[in-house]
Amino acid sequence: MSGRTTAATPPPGAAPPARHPEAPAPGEIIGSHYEYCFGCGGGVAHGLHLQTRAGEGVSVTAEFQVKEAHQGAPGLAHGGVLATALDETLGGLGWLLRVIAVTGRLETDFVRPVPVGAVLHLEAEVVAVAGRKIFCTATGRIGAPDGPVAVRADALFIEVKIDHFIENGRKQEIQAVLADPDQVKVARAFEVNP
Ligand SMILES: CCCCCCCCCCCC(=O)SCCNC(=O)CCNC(=O)[C@H](O)C(C)(C)COP(=O)(O)OP(=O)(O)OC[C@H]1O[C@@H](n2cnc3c(N)ncnc32)[C@H](O)[C@@H]1OP(=O)(O)O
Repeated sequence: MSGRTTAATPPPGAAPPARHPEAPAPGEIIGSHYEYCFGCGGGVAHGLHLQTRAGEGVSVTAEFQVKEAHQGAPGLAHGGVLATALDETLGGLGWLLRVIAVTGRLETDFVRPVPVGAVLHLEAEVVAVAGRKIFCTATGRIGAPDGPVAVRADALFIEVKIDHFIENGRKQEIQAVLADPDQVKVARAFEVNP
């Protein structure tokens, strides 16, 4: 059963997504956007350490190895952690469109429990774009890319400019990012002027 709202459904007239000509090639690993991101950063010991890969069209894949630190019930992944894995995978779609986008709405179905030790195979794709609104969907399967579906999401991401982070983030982290040549490279990839 799935209870969807209209908020994550593209309106009539929404355009099909267009893969940016300089998007990473299918199969290419998309690097972490921020070392201290809970979803993809290498600097967070108990983070999810998702490594996202560009797919065909406007899609990405990622794998999430569920560890003890990710439990909710004994031996099972926490639902909020699984929602984070979906959110992070969906966040990787910005690289295919070459825009910075943040989650506005995330509608999640938890279809079956995910055991500690399992690898969740995630896939996300953009369904449509309407102005700054990016409508997308994601699925997580247990054990293999064609394994049983454990989680699903429909989401609305909203395109933002780098100012979103400068205005809302903490000054010390923003300054550290702007002082890091690798992070500046990431920002340039989105054609923003850091
Ligand atoms: C250097 C590389 C870093 C790269 C960094 C990448 C990070 C990725 C990390 C993974 C993803 C995340 O977890 S991101 C973190 C979690 N998300 C957030 O923190 C976002 C918090 N929310 C916000 O800051 C704001 O609400 C925004 C930016 C989403 C929207 O504010 P805004 O810019 O003022 O835009 P606004 O006019 O309100 O909305 C624009 C349109 O979207 C619609 N809209 C907005 N929010 C919603 C919503 N929740 N549900 C339905 N619709 C919505 C509005 O109705 C409107 O439609 P219409 O009238 O035009 O039709």
